Amino acid sequence: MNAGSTTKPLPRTPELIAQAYAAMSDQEAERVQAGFAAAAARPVTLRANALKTAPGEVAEKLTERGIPFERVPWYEDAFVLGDGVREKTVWELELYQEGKVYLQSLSSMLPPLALAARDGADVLDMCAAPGGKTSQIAALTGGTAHITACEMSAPRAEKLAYNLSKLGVHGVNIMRTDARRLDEFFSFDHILLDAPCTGTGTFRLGDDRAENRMTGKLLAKTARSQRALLDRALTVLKPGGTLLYSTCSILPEENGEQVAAALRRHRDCSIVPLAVQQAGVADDDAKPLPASTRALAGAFEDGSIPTLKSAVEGTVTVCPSQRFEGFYLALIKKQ
Ligand SMILES: C[S@@+](CC[C@H](N)C(=O)[O-])C[C@H]1O[C@@H](n2cnc3c(N)ncnc32)[C@H](O)[C@@H]1O
Repeated sequence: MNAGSTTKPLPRTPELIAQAYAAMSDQEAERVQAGFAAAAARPVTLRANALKTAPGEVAEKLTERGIPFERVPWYEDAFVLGDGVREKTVWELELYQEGKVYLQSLSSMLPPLALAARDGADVLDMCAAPGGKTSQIAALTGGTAHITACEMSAPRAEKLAYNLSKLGVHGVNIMRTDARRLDEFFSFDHILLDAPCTGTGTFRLGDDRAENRMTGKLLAKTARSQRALLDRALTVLKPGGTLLYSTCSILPEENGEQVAAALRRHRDCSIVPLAVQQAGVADDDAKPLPASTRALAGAFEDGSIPTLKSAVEGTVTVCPSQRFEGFYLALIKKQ
């Protein structure tokens, strides 16, 4: 650059983000790039905790405090706060301090909705801390699910316990353990595997530190872990049960490729479509999917939740955008 030039350096692109673009059509790469740019102005979002309040009360209290918000058509408990409202404003609310709301990104509200655990079911959350999705599963089942929540990291397991208690989620069996080594003696009706990943879906243009985090070395490590976690999950899933696999990544290596390989290793398992028109029907046995899963299918189809092409049909890759982090969801059923 010439001395005295005012040209700003271009934002750097982490190796894995460049790798993601290379795997897409030009049109999709442009949408993703625009999403990463818009992410800088992503609004703060929260979930009304149905175990302690109703969305009506949250709407009323936010209005009283002069905090603007919008709702979304696919989930009555989700609130999108107005431009310029920061997390700090939420921390100061009684609603927050009393555990009536939980700060949670819109994308991370999707896996429990797609899993749609039955009331009273045995549910395993394999990678649970800090507990946003564990508590959402509890709320969606009215506190009736028997939940086991695994977390490998000790400080994160403590945070999980704290959050569950604050949110009024009782009776969860918290296991501070490596879920890859869960005893095969266990069995569950539903499993959420919100896997450790590179986090490429959460990238924001201009975040130069992402370059040090999102590396090929990290991808190799997370992909190994995802494979082992998927194998263990599909082993401890009961026949007839469902597993929701999710990542906050847009890399095929962590998403469709993992799922396709797992289905080749576990021939008794298959995809339940989340994204196609017939998503109202669970598969061969033609059981209707729960309302929350159908609402999501509608939102994927009408574009209110933007998606990218997924290599495995019926699974969903959420396109990064101003509102949504890039995310991946696959619902798998065991025969
Ligand atoms: C993507 S975060 C989970 C976020 C969480 N589901 C939520 O909604 O709040 C992944 C978590 O998995 C934990 N983890 C990673 N590998 C694990 C393993 N093998 N067994 C159990 N937990 C693991 C990490 O420590 C991290 O807390």
